[in-house]
Amino acid sequence: MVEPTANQLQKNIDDTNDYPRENFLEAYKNRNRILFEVASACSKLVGIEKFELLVPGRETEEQVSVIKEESGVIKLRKARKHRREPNLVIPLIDPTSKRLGELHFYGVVNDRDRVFLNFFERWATACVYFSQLYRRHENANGHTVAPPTTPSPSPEDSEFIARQRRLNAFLLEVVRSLFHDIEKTQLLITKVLSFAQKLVDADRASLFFLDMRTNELYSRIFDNQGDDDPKVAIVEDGIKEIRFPTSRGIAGYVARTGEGVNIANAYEDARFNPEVDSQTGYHTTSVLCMPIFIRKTVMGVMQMVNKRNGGRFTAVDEEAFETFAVYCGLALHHAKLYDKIRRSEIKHRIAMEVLSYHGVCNQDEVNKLKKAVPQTESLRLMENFDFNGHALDHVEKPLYAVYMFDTLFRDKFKYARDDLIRFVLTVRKNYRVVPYHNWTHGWTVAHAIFVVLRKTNIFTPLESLALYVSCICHDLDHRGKNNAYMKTMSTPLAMIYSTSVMEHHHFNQTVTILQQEGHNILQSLSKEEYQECLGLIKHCILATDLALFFQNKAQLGSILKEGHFDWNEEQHRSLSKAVLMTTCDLIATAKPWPVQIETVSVIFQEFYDQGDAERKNGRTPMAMMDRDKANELPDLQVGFIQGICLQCFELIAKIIPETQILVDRSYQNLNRWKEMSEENKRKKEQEAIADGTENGV
Ligand SMILES: Nc1nc2c(ncn2[C@@H]2O[C@@H]3COP(=O)(O)O[C@H]3[C@H]2O)c(=O)[nH]1
Repeated sequence: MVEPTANQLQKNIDDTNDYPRENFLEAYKNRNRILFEVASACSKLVGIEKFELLVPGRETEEQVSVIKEESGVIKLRKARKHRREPNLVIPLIDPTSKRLGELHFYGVVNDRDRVFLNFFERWATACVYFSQLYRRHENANGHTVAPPTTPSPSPEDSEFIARQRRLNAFLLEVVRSLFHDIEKTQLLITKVLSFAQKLVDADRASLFFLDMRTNELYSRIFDNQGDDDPKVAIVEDGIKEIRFPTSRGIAGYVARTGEGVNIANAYEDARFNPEVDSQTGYHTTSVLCMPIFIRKTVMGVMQMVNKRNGGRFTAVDEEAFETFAVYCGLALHHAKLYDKIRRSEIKHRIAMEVLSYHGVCNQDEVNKLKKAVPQTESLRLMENFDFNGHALDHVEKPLYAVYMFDTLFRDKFKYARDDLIRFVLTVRKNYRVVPYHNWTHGWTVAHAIFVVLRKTNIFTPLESLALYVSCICHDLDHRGKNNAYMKTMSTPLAMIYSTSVMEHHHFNQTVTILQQEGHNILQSLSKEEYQECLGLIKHCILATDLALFFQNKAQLGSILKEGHFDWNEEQHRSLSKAVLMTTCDLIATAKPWPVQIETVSVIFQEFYDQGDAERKNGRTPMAMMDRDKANELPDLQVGFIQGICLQCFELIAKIIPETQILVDRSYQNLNRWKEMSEENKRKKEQEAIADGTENGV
């Protein structure tokens, strides 16, 4: 037998490679076409060009030749008369032993080709058979008509494929309704029940939920009549509920054991509870009952009763029902989750309504503020960074906050003054009474940006508006605990926000206040300006997270170092606003010494409160928050001013020279803290000496 040369084999492989796979996509509609593609693939495989495909003629058993024209059209012709016998005849027989035709090869065939072709023939004819089977049922669902020569599958196959297709179609429907009808749990359950009934051809269907607390099964959908348009046994005055302990009946057995049961005659089964029949007058014979699991826990039981043809439920019913029960569990679990989410959303909405009622200022406060008159002297002093916000009382701070807003924006934006007054008073109301991160701090930071904006003309009106609103709101609803604490204690806020926990919350509170009736000082802005302003406010408030300062400082510092800083560059403006926010947030360090001392005392009061809370939770607070280390305060201040504040103020002074005074003041305060630190050290040494003398050292 002549073996093909390596070149010949390579040519065969190349030929096969250029045999387009999509041929089979098209071919599956016509059996002869598939057989012809198979034949031409075989001939390429063995490198024999001359072949003939013969199939039984339509009218007579006489074989006809299948040819494929240039155009790709398959034609049947009278079989050609050949001068010689074919070298190889491959009979084409499908898995049901039906003869589909013969493949005649005219050329030298070696033994290995024979083995190959015979093997190939089995797979090819099996593919033909199943593609035709699929095809047959594709048109059973109203698609294109299959050619008359398509072999008819056996009745069992038809039913199996049809049922499979019905199950697939329904499961797709269940998943679809998961997303569309999810809020109508009852409707979804009804759909699920009605389909299950059709699937196994049952007379009645029931769905029971397991009540873990009472170990009972209860059904809100019972005795689903199973018509095409399901009528659920929901009594006029509401949903009917059947309830019984899991110790009773077949459903109870399935719920307890998690095992499905298929019973031919219920009255012959000890587990059956005939009471329900006596209540409903219905006679139960065959029962198919499956558990519904969610994460390996039985959450319910679905029961089909009385196979319509009078027999028992078949193994195929069981299998289909088992698949179906999984989807049913998914649908019900989804529906329960959705209900839970919906309920919590409603509770949230109610909480927000209550909160916003109590969280906004009242009319008395508004009227009181409207009557207040700013002091000229205070207005003069407020033009400088040194001004001490602590000196203002509870009415003066909002009064001057309104004054600052008016001064900055009265001729730039339209806003209702009462809205502005309500906004400022509600902002005040939403700062908590904590030692440092309170309304006075919010006001002080707003005053700092007021002075910057009064002394410069760098920022656009919209940027200035965003900066002022950000500063006055930047610590709204602060609880006197830092982000690290919020995360360590796994507070709800830390669960919502993964980074800059408090700063995200401060921004969220700002938006909530703006959205309150009669509070929206931005409402005269166009839609685009409003969106831009909110975006700027978010950027500015998030920038007050000291953890972000270091990267902002590094970026801005390197831009300045390379001499590339340009106010016209959006990124440079954005970085500048961020560092400017930190500058205002740390302004206390650049206040005159008496103000610095007063502020630091409340800062550390808040720090020590946090340290106490951490200790209560079994954690060791950092030195700055440890009241047992209060003697280290001057050192800590030296570190804080050198390591953070001066870095910030020196940087901002490079781009906004009007803030140079902050650098000078900080150095003055730094020197005071250094003197205190030195004083502490001397005292400590003297105490040590005194101790040593006493102990005779
Ligand atoms: N140690 C120290 N920390 C300060 C001082 N002023 C502000 N801070 C810290 O700087 C932080 C800036 O952001 P926050 O307002 O969230 O919280 C502030 C305080 O934790 C100060 O004078 N001393």
